[in-house]
Amino acid sequence: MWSNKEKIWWRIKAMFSDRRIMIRFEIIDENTKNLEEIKQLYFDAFPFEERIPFFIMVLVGNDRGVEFLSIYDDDKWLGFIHTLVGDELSYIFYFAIENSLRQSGYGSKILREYKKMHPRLSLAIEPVEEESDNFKQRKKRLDFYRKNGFETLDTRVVEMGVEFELMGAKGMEIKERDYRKLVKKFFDSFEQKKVLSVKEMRDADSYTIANFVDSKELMYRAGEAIFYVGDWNIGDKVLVVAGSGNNAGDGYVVADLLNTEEIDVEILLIKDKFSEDGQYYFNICKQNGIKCNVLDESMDYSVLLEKFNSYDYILDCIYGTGFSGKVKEPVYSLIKAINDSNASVVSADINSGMNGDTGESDICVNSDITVSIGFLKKGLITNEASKHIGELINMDIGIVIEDK
Ligand SMILES: NC(=O)C1=CN([C@@H]2O[C@H](COP(=O)(O)OP(=O)(O)OC[C@H]3O[C@@H](n4cnc5c(N)ncnc54)[C@H](O)[C@@H]3O)[C@@H](O)[C@H]2O)[C@@H](O)CC1
Ligand SMILES: [K+]
Repeated sequence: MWSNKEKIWWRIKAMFSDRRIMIRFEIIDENTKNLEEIKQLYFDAFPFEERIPFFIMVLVGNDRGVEFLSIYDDDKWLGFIHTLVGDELSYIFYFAIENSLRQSGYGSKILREYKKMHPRLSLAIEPVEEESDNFKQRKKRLDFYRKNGFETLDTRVVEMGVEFELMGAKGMEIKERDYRKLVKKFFDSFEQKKVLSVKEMRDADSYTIANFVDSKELMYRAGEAIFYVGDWNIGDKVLVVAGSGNNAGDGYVVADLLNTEEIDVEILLIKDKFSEDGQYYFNICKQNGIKCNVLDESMDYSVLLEKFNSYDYILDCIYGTGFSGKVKEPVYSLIKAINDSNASVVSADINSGMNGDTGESDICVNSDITVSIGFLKKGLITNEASKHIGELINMDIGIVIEDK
């Protein structure tokens, strides 16, 4: 005989299993109410080396062949899916289910519904290799997708330096070329090929801040973009060398992101002076315990060189587009020491000391990578500039040029 308590329990269970699950998808954009929750899940579900900046997910979302959707069961939020949609195939880039709902059977139900919208659906998993640290997790994922009608295609691909194995809906043939085309189109869409003068860039920044994006959010995006492009990893030591303008502000955002991912980071301030937004992010770095020193002006070139040699990466945030005129001491010796050091150098927006319109300089930081923010600056693409830049990457952060 069932006890009363058990009877009630069975009735509740029956009610739930009877209830039809109504999976629905909603477009994610900057007005989505629980954007912060979605971002948090994205950060929890994917390690930093597999993530693209979140603002790009939102910015490119549902445009340029991308679908970025929030998933609901009726009104209950379940997670999100981010897919590159092409003619030959659709490719799930990110798929995450809210932490408390994992193992609840929702994953299979969502995929079933989603496949109705995209029959030629593909995805990638970490290859199941016994020697990997997360072997069990990899195997579980493979089993999950197999159970849901996907099969492995014996094709290994590398995304952001991480190796994956492609899977496709059963019976579907995927040409590696189609996959590559789709992914390339997506990554190319972050880049802006337009070239602006420093004044045009500043005008576009001001127009964007006045009409579309708060200045602190824009600075955060710049930092996230630089953090994403740099190939630092856990175990590396990074020094952020900061001036006193907004270029330094971008650097404090990077410092905080590095610190969050447990990458060893310190800040060297040229002066204890900040722009308003720079101060905001500097305070966050301080609150989070990031080590910070102000340049001791008695340190000469050789002391600085020895110091810089003890870092794997230097993030150059001394001057950005606000620089004009000539580099004076003590920054002159400091830049010389950066250039002579063994550290890899990432320049934020533009190599410090370089004229943004002409690419000319008396002295400027020589970078391994320069991450130009928003649009390329005229000076960056000159022959003169190319002598000082290893690789030049421009990142779209949603800056809008005013139509005149
Ligand atoms: N709100 C914005 O406009 C955004 C700006 N961003 C970043 O901000 C940078 C521009 O920032 P700012 O305009 O604040 O300027 P910078 O950060 O480029 O720095 C200029 C600072 O250096 C000083 N300076 C200029 N020439 C000098 C010289 N010859 N010797 C010594 N000091 C000199 C200036 O007085 C100023 O304090 C961009 O390159 C970009 O990295 C990004 O955060 C995106 C948004
Ligand atoms: K810089």
